[in-house]
Amino acid sequence: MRYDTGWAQHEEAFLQMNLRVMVKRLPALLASSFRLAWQADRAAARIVIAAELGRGVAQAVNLLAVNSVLARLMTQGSMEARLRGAVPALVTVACVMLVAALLRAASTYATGRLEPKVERVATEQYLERAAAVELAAIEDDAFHKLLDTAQYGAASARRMIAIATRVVNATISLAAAAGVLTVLHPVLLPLLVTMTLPSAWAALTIARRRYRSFHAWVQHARAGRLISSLLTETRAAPEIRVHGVGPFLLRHFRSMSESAEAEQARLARLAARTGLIAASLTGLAATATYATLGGLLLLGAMSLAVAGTAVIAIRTGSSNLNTLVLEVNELHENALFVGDLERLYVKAADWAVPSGGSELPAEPREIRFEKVTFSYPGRDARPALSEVSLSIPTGKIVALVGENGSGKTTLVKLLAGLYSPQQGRIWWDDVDAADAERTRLTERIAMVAQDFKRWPFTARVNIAIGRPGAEMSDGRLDASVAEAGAGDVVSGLPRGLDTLLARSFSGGHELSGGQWQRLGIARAAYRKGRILIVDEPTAALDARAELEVFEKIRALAGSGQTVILITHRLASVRHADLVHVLDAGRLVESGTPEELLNSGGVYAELYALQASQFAEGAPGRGAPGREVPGREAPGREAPAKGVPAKEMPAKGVPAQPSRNGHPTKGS
Ligand SMILES: Nc1ncnc2c1ncn2[C@@H]1O[C@H](COP(=O)(O)OP(=O)(O)OP(=O)(O)O)[C@@H](O)[C@H]1O
Repeated sequence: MRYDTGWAQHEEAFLQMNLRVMVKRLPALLASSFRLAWQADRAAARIVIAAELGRGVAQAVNLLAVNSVLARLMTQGSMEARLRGAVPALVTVACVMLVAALLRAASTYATGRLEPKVERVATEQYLERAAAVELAAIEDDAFHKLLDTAQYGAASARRMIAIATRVVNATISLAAAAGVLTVLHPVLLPLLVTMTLPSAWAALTIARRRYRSFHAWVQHARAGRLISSLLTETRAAPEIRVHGVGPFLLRHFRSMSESAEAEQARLARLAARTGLIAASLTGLAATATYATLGGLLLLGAMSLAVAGTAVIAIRTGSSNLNTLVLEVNELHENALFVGDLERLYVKAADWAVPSGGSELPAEPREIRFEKVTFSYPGRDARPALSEVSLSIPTGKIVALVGENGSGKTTLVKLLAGLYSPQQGRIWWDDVDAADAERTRLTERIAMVAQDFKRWPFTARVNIAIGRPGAEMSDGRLDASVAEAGAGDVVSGLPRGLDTLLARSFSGGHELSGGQWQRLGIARAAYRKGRILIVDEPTAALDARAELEVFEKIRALAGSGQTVILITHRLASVRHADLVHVLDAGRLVESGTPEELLNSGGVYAELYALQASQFAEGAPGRGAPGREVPGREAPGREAPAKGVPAKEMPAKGVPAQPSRNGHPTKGS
């Protein structure tokens, strides 16, 4: 299993970066942090910038004031006179320090205020984009990978704010120290740089080693986390206990952790060595610096006061330069992830569900597929639908039938606007669905998908989420529960509709598959789309519940709703007005159930197959395949236990498809 943190892409980008490139890219990175901060909270962004600029100026003034204090103290005269002379400069130092402390407090406050807002803004933008793209984008592996990596972008954007602040501060402080040093003596500036180079080298070396290791160990870390989550996951819990998988997983966890620890120890050893080398070099550079200062003093090229100020300036300057290198380094790391976020924005715009378009007819008479071909993305994918032409008359029950993988679900997803056909058209009367406004199209559709979402919310929300934009209405909720036959499910819940349906939360409750399915149908009923798509609505229902659900579905069609039904239970299909049979992505038969039964094609074959299963399984029946005397058709035999006779399909003599007591065509 791959773990896409995005490090795989970033590692090289980071490792190829040297100090010069980093410095060159710095203004762009600072600008991007500033843009985010500006978007999130302008006032706070202004405070941070003003405070950091002020702190830099304060540092320069402070150094000059210190220089003045030292100069006063080291002049000729009595100590009292010298001290008195130094008082104004000392007062300046104190005032500047006070101002700097206030500015620092202001910057800390504003940065703290900005950080969560920046993360929220970036996360919202990420989620908004992710929710607004086509389903095909979510299923596209490259886009999904970008979604995975970009999710780190928001946290990185947050971190970049504080880092950018420190970079700005260190740059200004460094400029102040460098300026003062240059004024004091031109030779001091190169000395400052020399003193800082070893630790800058060490910081970069250690960081690169860390990333190389991260890249090499990323799958390992992912697998370790996966194992620990498996041990606590609800769905794995029964098997862990019954099959005794716990110790096995724990053993793996330990051995994986131990090898990760060994890698950490290796990195720590190398970091210690690099740090020691850097410290030695810094020591040498410091010795050279102080020797130079001593030489300048001996030669009389520099006064003692200036040398004292120089020492202070070199110390603050080198600490600023060190901070700068480390922070710029970190800024770049985080910028890689923010870059992903920005790439996601661009890609998401390409994949966005289009807005605008023509109106669909208010009451279309039919939806027509005309030579529709659709393939899922992928190199070797054969078309899931090939040149399918069929009609879906509105206000009727239309069943889609076919073996697994024949394209039924794909067809309804195309109808619902989740995918667009690569060839052919889907007509709503004379309007091409491709030109229609998407939201107008989806507004008409209610869908109980095979894998409909079991939202970890209350039962009430699980139903009302069918129309999340509308005010929640109790009357509509009750009606939907009744329509779906979910009354018993709801009344069996400890807190009725207000029961939380998420076992892993306190007070949470879990439903059985069949109970969930009824809530799913209630959700679709709550939505009240003119076209109801039900994909295997009864897969998890018992025989009695199944009958009930089909009764409800028939009633919906009676009220003018179009019902598109996908089911493998052909006994239920006999109530449909029209059946389309798909095979390997092609439409092979269409007609009323009885026409199809009489035609002796794929439908009749599947039907007979199912009917014979009932007959074979029923007590007192003959062995499979054996003729039972007097049996005209399997479906006409006494039903298997729990299946009412009227629901048994009969080969050759189709049951009377009728809705609401009215015979339908073909009956
Ligand atoms: N999201 C997807 N990405 C790629 N291929 C898919 C996807 N969904 C379905 N397919 C492929 O498309 C073909 C048709 O699948 P579809 O789900 O439409 O069949 P179905 O008739 O609804 O099957 P079932 O009765 O098992 O639900 C299958 O070959 C399947 O592997």
